[in-house]
Amino acid sequence: MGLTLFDKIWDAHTVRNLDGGRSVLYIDRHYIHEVTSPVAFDGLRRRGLSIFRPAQTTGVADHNTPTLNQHLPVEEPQSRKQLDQFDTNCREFNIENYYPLGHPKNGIVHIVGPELGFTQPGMTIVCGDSHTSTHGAFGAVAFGIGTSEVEMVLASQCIIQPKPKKMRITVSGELREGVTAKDVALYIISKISAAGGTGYFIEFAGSAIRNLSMEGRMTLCNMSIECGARGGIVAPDHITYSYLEGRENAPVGEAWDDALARWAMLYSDVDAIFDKQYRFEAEDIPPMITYGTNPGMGMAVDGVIPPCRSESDIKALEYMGFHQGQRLLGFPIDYVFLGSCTNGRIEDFRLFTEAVRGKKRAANVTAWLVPGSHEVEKLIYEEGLDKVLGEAGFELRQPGCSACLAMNADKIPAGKYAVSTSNRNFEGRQGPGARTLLASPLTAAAAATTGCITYPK
Ligand SMILES: CC(C)[C@H](C(=O)O)[C@@H](O)C(=O)O
Ligand code: SF4
Repeated sequence: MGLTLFDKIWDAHTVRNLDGGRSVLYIDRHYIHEVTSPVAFDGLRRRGLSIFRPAQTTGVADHNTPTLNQHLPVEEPQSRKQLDQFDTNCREFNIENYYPLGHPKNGIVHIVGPELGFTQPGMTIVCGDSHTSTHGAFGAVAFGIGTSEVEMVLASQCIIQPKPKKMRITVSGELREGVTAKDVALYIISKISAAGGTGYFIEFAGSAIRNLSMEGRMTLCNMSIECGARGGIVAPDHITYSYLEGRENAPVGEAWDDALARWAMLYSDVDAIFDKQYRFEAEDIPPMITYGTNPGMGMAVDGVIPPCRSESDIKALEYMGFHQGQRLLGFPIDYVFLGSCTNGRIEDFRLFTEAVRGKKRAANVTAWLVPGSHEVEKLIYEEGLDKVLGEAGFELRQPGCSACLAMNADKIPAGKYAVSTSNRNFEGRQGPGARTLLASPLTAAAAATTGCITYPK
């Protein structure tokens, strides 16, 4: 029987099979950030343990980092405390690959890891963060873990995990103009629901997926957990290899050739069995926007809010101040957020910038443009995107998670509407009472210049 790509990587990392379908898995790369690691470090201290393989751990401060005046002391006491504790922990436990606030390699961990070439095909990758799924874009088995598991990985470089079921989602054909990977993600979640992937690991396949850039694949895999899946994965190919080649931590010389030979084996066999399969046609996918309080409540930007089917739908629309049957085109908005580990990469800034070139920010819109990393920020300046953005009345902030979850000072005020390129639209996600409409960078750009929900061109 053939094997799926997921099986091949999982099996190659299985140290031992345990009762109840659980396995002890070896972990190649462990990312940590300041929110979910403090308790794990305390645990190590209490037990007198050190980090088993510190070179395989990469630490990045991201959730609490301010996006203005990063050179000044962090103002919010809670954020400052977490960042300071993370600093103490990473230094005390000798984590060499540690990128604190202000470091030129700092940014959102899921953006920094791939940028620096830490994320590679065939690896097992974990982080105490649900959006670890992002790294699956490289053909890695990558998933989020809990704090006690962070401690387990720090201490042993292994983790105990049940094997998820396997799903394949095939998207064939060519995406329409103005349709991005974010729209593909929101479309799929709207079709299979925000719980449709529960218990599964999803392989994304088909010509529309193969034609996505690495940035696009990362956006898609990032969002895979928003349908409840454990993670997403895309088979590596020449697009993956050319993204990786020459990156700081990518193999070089003979090691690169060896890696290419190994990575060439990373695909699902033709007779591989998936527990569930979905197929979609790329041309059916429109630019998408969400209207509710879970990422599955999405529709075409020019669509009409569908009838409520449950109490929670009614509650969601109430929170959003919308009603069923409402068309959102032309609906005035207050904020635009471009950023997050979903859409804070250079390609997202290029798309947004092109879309606002020669236009002006709408007077009613406050726009927060937050690069996902200093590397992205650097490219924005190198490519002169900052000038185009500046002429259109937009200012850039500094890298971090920012308004994606509003753990820092970037909070959308209660009742305000934000078109956001992030990944979650839960109640209060972007600030208490804030109302989030998830969309692509193109749709965000259209809203930023017109001041209302607008079909992206
Ligand atoms: C803080 C962290 C645990 C959380 C996650 O796991 O996803 C955050 O990154 C988020 O996006 O909500
Ligand atoms: S950018 Fe948002 S989704 Fe990504 S890690 Fe940060 S808070 Fe989580």
